[in-house]
Amino acid sequence: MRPATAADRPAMTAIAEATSRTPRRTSSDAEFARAKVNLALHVTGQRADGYHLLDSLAVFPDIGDRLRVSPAKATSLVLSGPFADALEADDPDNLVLKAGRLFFEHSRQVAPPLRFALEKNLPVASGIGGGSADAAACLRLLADRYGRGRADAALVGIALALGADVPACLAQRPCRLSGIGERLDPAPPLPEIAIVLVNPGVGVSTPAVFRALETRDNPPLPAFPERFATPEVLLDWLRATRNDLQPAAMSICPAIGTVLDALDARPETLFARMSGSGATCFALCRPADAGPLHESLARDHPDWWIACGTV
Ligand SMILES: C[C@](O)(CO)[C@H](O)COP(=O)(O)OP(=O)(O)OC[C@H]1O[C@@H](n2ccc(N)nc2=O)[C@H](O)[C@@H]1O
Ligand SMILES: Nc1ncnc2c1ncn2[C@@H]1O[C@H](COP(=O)(O)OP(=O)(O)OP(=O)(O)O)[C@@H](O)[C@H]1O
Repeated sequence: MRPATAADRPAMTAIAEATSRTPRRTSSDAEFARAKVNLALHVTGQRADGYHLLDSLAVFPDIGDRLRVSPAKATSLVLSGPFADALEADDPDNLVLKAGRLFFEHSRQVAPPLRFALEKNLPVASGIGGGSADAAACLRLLADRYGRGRADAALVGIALALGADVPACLAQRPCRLSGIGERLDPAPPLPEIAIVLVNPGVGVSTPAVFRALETRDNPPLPAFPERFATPEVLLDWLRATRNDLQPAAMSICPAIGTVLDALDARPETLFARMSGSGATCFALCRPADAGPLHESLARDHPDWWIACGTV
């Protein structure tokens, strides 16, 4: 987590002015927390505080966790879903609880007791920003009920204080992500294309991958077209890009190489790469091929986590 800096303060003051003490009931008490997938990720430099400068095309497929919040007698986190066991419900560092604390702190409200119910469908420490997505979902829910709504620009400052990926996860829309993750520009429109996510069941530490980098001053992403008009335009563009974290992550977690080999060997795969700091990898394919690709991978690798959706 990056501590909030003076630069974040104007945004935070805005939310403080904005909040009301009476919770507003909305219909949006459950929120989908979409996985973040870095289709391309260049590391272009390093700041004096150690954080790396990135240039990334990030997308948010319809694969994710689900978070619900409801008033309660005492604040609690209740976990369910296939990856619930990877987290501790009483861990105050869970990003959902952290997001809740930070939201009320910055809106200068006494935090009401709330029950957060997290359905953990995404593997933990897997390069698809699951914790960041949960934190962002929490901020959206609290902004609806206790703040100025999810469009409040002040939320971005709170998000960044929770993690570099959290601002992008707030909007959950395809974007070009730069700076350390705080600068977001809309991505050109994408073609209809399916994505299959595969994780070999090994958690990878993001700081460890950054530490293992051999080069930190790579060129930025190539120029973006006005729109990725067809899958071929997107694939050609992706072939001119990299995930600069992939070699370092593979040196820490060789299973990533096994996943990429398996994806590249499938006839349905149009393009395969690792997301974020790994170990989750993705394959892009035609929508009709996603089911067969998912099934054949699951047959050969019953212990892998596999999910498919659209970009
Ligand atoms: C690599 C990405 O997955 C690309 O989307 C993200 O930038 C990671 O975002 P995140 O998990 O939210 O990252 P944070 O929780 O803020 O940082 C975890 C650790 O990763 C490293 N880190 C993260 C982001 C960044 N731009 N530079 C870094 O060097 C730092 O060592 C930091 O202590
Ligand atoms: N709600 C949460 N879900 C997942 N991880 C969480 C959560 N809260 C705290 N964490 C901790 O955050 C760390 C990173 O987990 P996460 O699943 O977000 O990693 P990631 O997918 O590699 O993220 P990124 O792609 O942003 O680097 C883990 O060590 C985990 O214990």
